[in-house]
Amino acid sequence: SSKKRLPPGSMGFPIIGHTPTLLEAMRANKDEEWLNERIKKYGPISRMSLFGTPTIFLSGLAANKFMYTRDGNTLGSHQPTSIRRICGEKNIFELTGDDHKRVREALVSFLKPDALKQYVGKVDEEIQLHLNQFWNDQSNVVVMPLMKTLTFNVVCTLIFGIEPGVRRDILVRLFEKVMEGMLSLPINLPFTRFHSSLQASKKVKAILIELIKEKREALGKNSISSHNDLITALLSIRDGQNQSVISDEEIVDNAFVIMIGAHDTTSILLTFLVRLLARDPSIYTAIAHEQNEIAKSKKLGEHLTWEDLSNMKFTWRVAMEMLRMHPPMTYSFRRTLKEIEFGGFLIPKGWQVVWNASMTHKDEAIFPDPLKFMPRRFEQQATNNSTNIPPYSFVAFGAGARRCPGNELARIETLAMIHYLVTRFRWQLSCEDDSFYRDPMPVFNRGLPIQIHRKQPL
Ligand code: HEM
Repeated sequence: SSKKRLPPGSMGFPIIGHTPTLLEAMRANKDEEWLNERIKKYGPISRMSLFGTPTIFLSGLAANKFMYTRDGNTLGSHQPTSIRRICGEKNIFELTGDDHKRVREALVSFLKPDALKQYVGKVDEEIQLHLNQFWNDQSNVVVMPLMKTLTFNVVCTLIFGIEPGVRRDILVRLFEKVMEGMLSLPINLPFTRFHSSLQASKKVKAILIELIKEKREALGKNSISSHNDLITALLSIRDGQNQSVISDEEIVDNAFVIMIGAHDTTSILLTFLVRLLARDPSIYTAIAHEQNEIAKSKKLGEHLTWEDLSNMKFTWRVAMEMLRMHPPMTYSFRRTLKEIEFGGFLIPKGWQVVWNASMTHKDEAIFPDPLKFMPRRFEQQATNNSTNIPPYSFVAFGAGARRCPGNELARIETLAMIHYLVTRFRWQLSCEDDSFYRDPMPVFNRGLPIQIHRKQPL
């Protein structure tokens, strides 16, 4: 390895390295510019110091492909310490090798399209409850917090099997506390954000342990089905010797991490879509046309079905293009478990590797006129499942062995919510400031307030 070179770059100031400047750029929504400056100076592979760790930053299609196709023995998963401590050591983002495969297979058995088909009605019901409670009698709403409430409730129903009521209300409040310290300095002293987050996460986990006990008993008495929710599904998976495949600790940590991963991401996509439909009447009209045709084919009170969602092709193309322009998750972190080589440079063992995968979404060579919103880029993919987009370049859901297993659930929630919004309401932005920053996921500065108007029923 003495012949190989470290990538160019600098490690910045001791300990803090490049952390404050990158975080500041994110908060000003200028991190892509900051990274592009770096690429101009050092090329697509450079070294820096982030979150107190020596880091290699990679960029471009070749880097995406390289990172997403490495095996679990070369690259381990790696999250900032605060996230790892709050979510727990057994959450899927922390697992590698066979453990990762086993837990992922269990989650996918519940989240794959064939299994999710039967839950479209449940998601539909949750959306109708939400609209009755928060939208129907209002003339002004703030979109982002409402979308978070909706996606939280959907996940409560599907993942935890917790009906609306006191327990769900307690969980909402606890999760709000958990989120506050997710990306914080991991200093566990009273009055730190990290401390109160950690305390809240302990309370959530105690509720989950109680829930597992109740569900195990109910499964034993056959008073609940193994398909009731993700927890009952995981409890019911057995190996050849009739032993549980997933431990209780793994169920708790993964139910917890899915709750976080699932509700923040989809709520961001929905908020961007509401903003787009307020700004662009032609897209609103085209989506409303597609959704009205589906609404007309339904009987009064009939839920949407999997087939209805498959007919929402234009709406999904718009959502995909939105994910290209504003992916909720852009940064991925891994740690090298061995010394590796990429692009002629050495990446030492134990270093952090970070890449902003979605910078390829703005690469002109892959997506011509990248700053223009053009849903037809995804036309071919939506009609015959093939694509003219090169592999590893559209990575809103990641790629490879860690590709997002929740993408189908995100699709169901997004399409069903947009269906009910455009068939029932028109809306306009009620504040000039519709900007957002990254923390590291997009956060709308004013939460996106809108004025809404009820439409006449079809
Ligand atoms: C629009 C919505 C969503 C987006 C944009 C999104 C994005 C992503 C991305 C980019 C990754 C890969 C991260 C990496 O490689 O470092 C990922 C992983 C993951 N996502 Fe999602 N996600 C969404 C919704 C969901 C939902 C609804 C669920 C659960 C029901 C979910 C559960 C997960 C899990 C468990 C992983 C880890 C997979 C593994 O490590 O094997 N996500 N997601």
